Amino acid sequence: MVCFRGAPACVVPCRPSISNILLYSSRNLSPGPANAVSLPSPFLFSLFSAPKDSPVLSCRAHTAAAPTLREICSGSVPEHILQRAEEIGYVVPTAVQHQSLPLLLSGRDCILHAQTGSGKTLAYLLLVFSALDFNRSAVQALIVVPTRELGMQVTKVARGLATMPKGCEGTRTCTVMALLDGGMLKRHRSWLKAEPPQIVVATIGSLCQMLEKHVLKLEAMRVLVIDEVDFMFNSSKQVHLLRKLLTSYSAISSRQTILASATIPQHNRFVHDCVQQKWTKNDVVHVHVNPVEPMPSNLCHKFVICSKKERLRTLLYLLQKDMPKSGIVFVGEQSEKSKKLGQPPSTTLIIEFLRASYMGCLEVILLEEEMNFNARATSFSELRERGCLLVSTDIASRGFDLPQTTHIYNFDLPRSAVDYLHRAGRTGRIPFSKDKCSVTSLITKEERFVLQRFENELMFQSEELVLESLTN
Ligand SMILES: Nc1ncnc2c1ncn2[C@@H]1O[C@H](COP(=O)(O)OP(=O)(O)OP(=O)(O)O)[C@@H](O)[C@H]1O
Repeated sequence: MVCFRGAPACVVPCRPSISNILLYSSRNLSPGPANAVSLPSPFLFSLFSAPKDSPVLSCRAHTAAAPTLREICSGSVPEHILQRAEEIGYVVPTAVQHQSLPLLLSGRDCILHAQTGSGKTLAYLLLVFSALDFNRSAVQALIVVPTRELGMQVTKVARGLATMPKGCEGTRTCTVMALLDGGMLKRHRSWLKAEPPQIVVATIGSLCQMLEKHVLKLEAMRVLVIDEVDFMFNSSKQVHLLRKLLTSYSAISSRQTILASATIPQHNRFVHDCVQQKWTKNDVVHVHVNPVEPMPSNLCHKFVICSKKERLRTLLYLLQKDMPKSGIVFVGEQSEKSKKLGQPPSTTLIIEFLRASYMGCLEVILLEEEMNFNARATSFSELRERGCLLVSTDIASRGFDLPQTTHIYNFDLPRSAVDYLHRAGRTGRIPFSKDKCSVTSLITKEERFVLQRFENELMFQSEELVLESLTN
């Protein structure tokens, strides 16, 4: 471990990694790890080094001296939560948990910035449980998420952890409310009035409705988490409400603020803004895991060049060849022009085509924004229960945790490198697993340079697949 003068005691002992793990305060506004090394020591908390090609997750898992989650959290997280986490299978911390939990549990505001599937949810949930007064019926932790589906997922994980483990029955636990768009807000209103839950997981729209009506009160809130924070700040609809939540509905001094995402473009600027705008305290810590390898290393990227007309047939061919255990086909959103012309969206065309011609054993399921919330909820739960072939817009690209997903297909290229990363990150989500999962993009010759741009930006390489049987 390389430890600098002025580093706080919360630095985690582990294998040094110059390139893999970087923790620095809001005052470190330099662009990357190389610059961070040359900063004056009080600005730098810790710097660790491991070979670039050794994935952090696996290197932590096999480090003999690596502490367990129990060792990191005991004394802060209640015993029954730790026991329950172990029952579920959370024993060895992932890199982001290893690095962030000591800081989180010491009360620091944190920006959690780590690869997709790296376990950020468990990191912030363990903090949430450590901060609760289980005997008090008041909202003490608020987790804000961008979509209903992600909210359902986080609620499920939180409820799973809050369930009493064997032998602890009778101990007081907490309640978790999902306050999500499309939910039954009337019922939630009565619940909030009668017996407020300790944890609320909310989408920003529903949350603000409740706050404006003074049904939900945040006086007792100790922890505020904003998940997929870059996505939330990118949406003009949400940003105003988000700013209000961060600055008017509660004060930074009375809460611990956690902002999480796998992608925080211009993160130095963002950390600076967090302090300037008073979204976080001045000593907010940016926990940046694996800054030189933003994409999980167990993903294998491929592309097939085909004309737009051949795309459906090519997709079918790939599915028959790959035989995914479970997969997602990502499709671009329908353009306004195509809507005006009354054309069906690509999702509908793909679903109809696959239902008619795909002979694999997976059921083909649709998920898109235009579906009503009940239909979306059905698709989402079917998806979680068993493997399937999901045809979706980018609604499924953020935060969705479907560990059984082995294959991703970009039927249409995403709009940006960030979107590519989040789509790709829906696979390869089993921590410590070395199994290869694949991301295949179906592109025209002209689109090759767009994919190349994503490769440069995200530092990965794709292999070209030449499908002989299609060209014959
Ligand atoms: N310590 C652990 N041991 C075993 N599995 C874990 C551990 N921590 C998390 N996981 C599992 O890893 C998977 C990914 O975790 P999670 O959904 O929190 O990732 P994430 O970092 O939030 O990803 P994204 O940025 O894509 O939302 C989940 O299935 C979770 O159950």
